[in-house]
Amino acid sequence: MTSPSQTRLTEEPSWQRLQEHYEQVKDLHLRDLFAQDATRGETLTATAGDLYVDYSKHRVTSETLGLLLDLARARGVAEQFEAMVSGQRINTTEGRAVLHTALRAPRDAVVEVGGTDVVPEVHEVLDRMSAFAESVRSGEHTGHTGSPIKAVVNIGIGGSDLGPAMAYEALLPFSRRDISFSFVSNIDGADIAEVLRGLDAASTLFIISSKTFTTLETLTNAHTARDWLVSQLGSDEAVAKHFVAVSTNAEEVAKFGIDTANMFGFWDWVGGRYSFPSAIGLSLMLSIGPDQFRELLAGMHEIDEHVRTTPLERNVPVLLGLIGLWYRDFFGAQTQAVLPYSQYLDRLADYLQQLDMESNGKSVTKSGERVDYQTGPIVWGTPGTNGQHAYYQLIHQGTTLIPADFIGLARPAEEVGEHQDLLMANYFAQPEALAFGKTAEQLREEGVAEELVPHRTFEGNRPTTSILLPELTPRTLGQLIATYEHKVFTQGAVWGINSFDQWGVELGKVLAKRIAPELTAESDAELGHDSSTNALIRRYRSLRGR
Ligand SMILES: O=P(O)(O)OC[C@H]1O[C@H](O)[C@H](O)[C@@H](O)[C@@H]1O
Repeated sequence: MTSPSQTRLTEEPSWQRLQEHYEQVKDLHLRDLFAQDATRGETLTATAGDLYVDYSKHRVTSETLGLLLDLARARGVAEQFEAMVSGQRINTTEGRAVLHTALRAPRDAVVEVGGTDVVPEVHEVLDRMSAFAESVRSGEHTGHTGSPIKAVVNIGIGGSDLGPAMAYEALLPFSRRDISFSFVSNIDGADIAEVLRGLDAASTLFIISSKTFTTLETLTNAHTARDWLVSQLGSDEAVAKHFVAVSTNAEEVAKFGIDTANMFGFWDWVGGRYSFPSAIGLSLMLSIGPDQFRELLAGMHEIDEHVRTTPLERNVPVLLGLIGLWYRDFFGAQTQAVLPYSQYLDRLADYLQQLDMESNGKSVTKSGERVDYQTGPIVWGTPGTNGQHAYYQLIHQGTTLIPADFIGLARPAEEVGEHQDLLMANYFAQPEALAFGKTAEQLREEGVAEELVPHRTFEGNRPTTSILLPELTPRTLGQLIATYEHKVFTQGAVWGINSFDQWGVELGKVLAKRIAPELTAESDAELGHDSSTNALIRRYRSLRGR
């Protein structure tokens, strides 16, 4: 097994050289970098699949990039990637392989875990999903009373919700419009109540998606959905035709009352936040159809191959990871904005928040030592141009450095009048304004009153990546998502953390389980929390009349 460098990250010679280099270049302005090299906007670009990635508007020189690549080599990023895709148990705290790349491997590929090739199982499930999706879409699969399915409700949370919900929105132009799709995740009863309100039980299919099938939110929503269906259709037997499960846990699925013949499985080597190319994508497949779903997988696979076979200096996810790390660890940037200029990518930032923050929100290394550097950033964003009229002010003139990804498309699914060119004019304008700004001299030349000059000056030097896609299709969406997956991988590999566990979500769950009965108990004498939590619970109980 190839093991990453054992040297402490901050003691790596390449890290220390980056530290010295940072002191030399931290004040360099993008205006000067562009003035010194007229070809910068063409040379500092790379492609991966159909993605064109311009990283020239970053505060990097060729020396910066060289040092970052040295760091990636010293930390064995390529070797660590190879260890992941070849099935080694790189999720060490859970003793698991990490093989979301196998979910999109072609039929003839071989990927072994513990001596067993997993690719045939992957395709067996995909084939079963395809057959089921076809039968629902064609009207062959009917509900208990013989009605074709007209509404699909995915019940899941986290990785069992965000991927399909994001991709369903992104690929609406590819979706069946005569079937409605809803995604219920929150345990707040409002979520399921509002979805059920408009539905006809006889033509509704529920997909209960949960890797573990023990998640409180999902099981609570699933029970509510089942009670509703049974009361609407007047028979327990209706459940069989209206509920399917997606899970790794057949035992719990059977306990819930779903026949395991109606279950689509996946495996412990698929992390929740990496699971939407697995059976977790069933709702998406029902919406766009099996062929388009396979296109999405093919797009992801193209990027998996790109990462494996492209030298690091042209390797897009590796470059994006290293540049992100440059800001996080050397400039101290705390956040990373993701700004898609496509309304269809409305849920992208939500999806990337789990992908990035649950993966790299860690403060100990794989061997358990506290890190002495920064790890994962806060990821946020909304589609342009809306944000321009809200928070971009702070990105342009605030005191915080916010590296931002601008994602744009050439050919929109909806050509409406001049909308697309006006949208894209903004997509090009914002990174230009952020990089080059506007100087006091320019303002004075324009005759701006002296007292307004400081207010109207744009410092510039705000870094951005521009990602340009020909169009948004299942294939290009797959490419985009896999690019971000491997960007996150690259950063985790350099930081030496385990990007594939999520122990940090456990404590709150345990406490909620303890508190739930305290909210409804007859007497509150036994509250044993801190004084703040105790007082809040007592107040809540009294507001609820208990
Ligand atoms: O799919 P499930 O087992 O229901 O888990 C759903 C989600 O909940 C957990 O708390 C984890 O933080 C997520 O990584 C996971 O995606």
